[in-house]
Amino acid sequence: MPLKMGVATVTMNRPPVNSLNTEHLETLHRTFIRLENEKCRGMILTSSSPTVFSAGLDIREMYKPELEKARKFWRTLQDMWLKLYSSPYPTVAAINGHAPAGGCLLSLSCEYRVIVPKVRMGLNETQLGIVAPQWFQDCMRNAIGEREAEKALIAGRMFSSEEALKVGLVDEIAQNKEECIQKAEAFLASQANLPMLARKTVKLGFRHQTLSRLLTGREADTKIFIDYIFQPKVQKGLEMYLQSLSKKAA
Ligand SMILES: CC/C=C\CC/C=C/CC(=O)SCCNC(=O)CCNC(=O)[C@H](O)C(C)(C)COP(=O)(O)OP(=O)(O)OC[C@H]1O[C@@H](n2cnc3c(N)ncnc32)[C@H](O)[C@@H]1OP(=O)(O)O
Repeated sequence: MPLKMGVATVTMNRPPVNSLNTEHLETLHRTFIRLENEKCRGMILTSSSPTVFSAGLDIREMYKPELEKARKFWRTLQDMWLKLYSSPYPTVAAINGHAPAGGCLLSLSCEYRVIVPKVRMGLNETQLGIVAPQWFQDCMRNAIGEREAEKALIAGRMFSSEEALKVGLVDEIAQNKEECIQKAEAFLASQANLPMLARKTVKLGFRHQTLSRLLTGREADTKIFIDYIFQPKVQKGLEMYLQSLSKKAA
């Protein structure tokens, strides 16, 4: 995590696809706490993979899990998201590869999104037979508005880079990762002279309702997750999905 002029680039590096398991989520959470403590002036979130930003939640954490491990996994996800979504410093996602589901959530939690061409992003949970939690849905709604979010979430739609730009899911398209980072830096530079306290207060004002909804309902949200994934038909669906992913690799 190099800090250049107070700006940090956080590069996710969990091969092959930056899927989010408990350990990776803890690392991200600790990183966001550290950036806040160090009075970071801005953060770019990106990935070391040439093709994937993040494949979202690690499905193996949800497939035949132990109850306590599944609870811990979900609480860690909540902790990480609460820190990122409420960060006092400006945040940009440099989406240099595919960003399904939890990968899309990470980018939606930043303030500004730049994407490379020919990748896909979206909250595709419905297609997997799972449900994007309310706070995932809120993030999508906050980015693209009620109507488009409802359509996208019901269908579990994955957007191409061009479609994402058209609907407002991302702010810019860059030709490659290098340009993606340049555009992310340009956004952060455009924020640098704004008074930090005023900027942060307005940001949190806009995000307050979405944050409160989870903060006041964390236990209920965890219960919904646990009750849902422990259903035999959901487990069967996850098993089939995992098989289809590894068949593809074979
Ligand atoms: C009520 C609430 C209840 C539940 C809420 C739960 C919320 C969940 C949100 C989520 O984030 S669910 C995760 C959704 N993610 C996906 O659907 C993405 C699946 N992956 C892909 O589409 C592709 O892997 C990719 C486009 C990201 C990359 O494609 P490619 O570069 O061709 O890689 P491979 O598909 O060959 O995958 C390589 C390797 O990685 C494994 N893998 C991929 N994604 C995941 C994942 N999300 N979790 C765990 N493992 C994953 C894949 O199986 C391959 O493994 P091998 O061992 O076969 O090499």
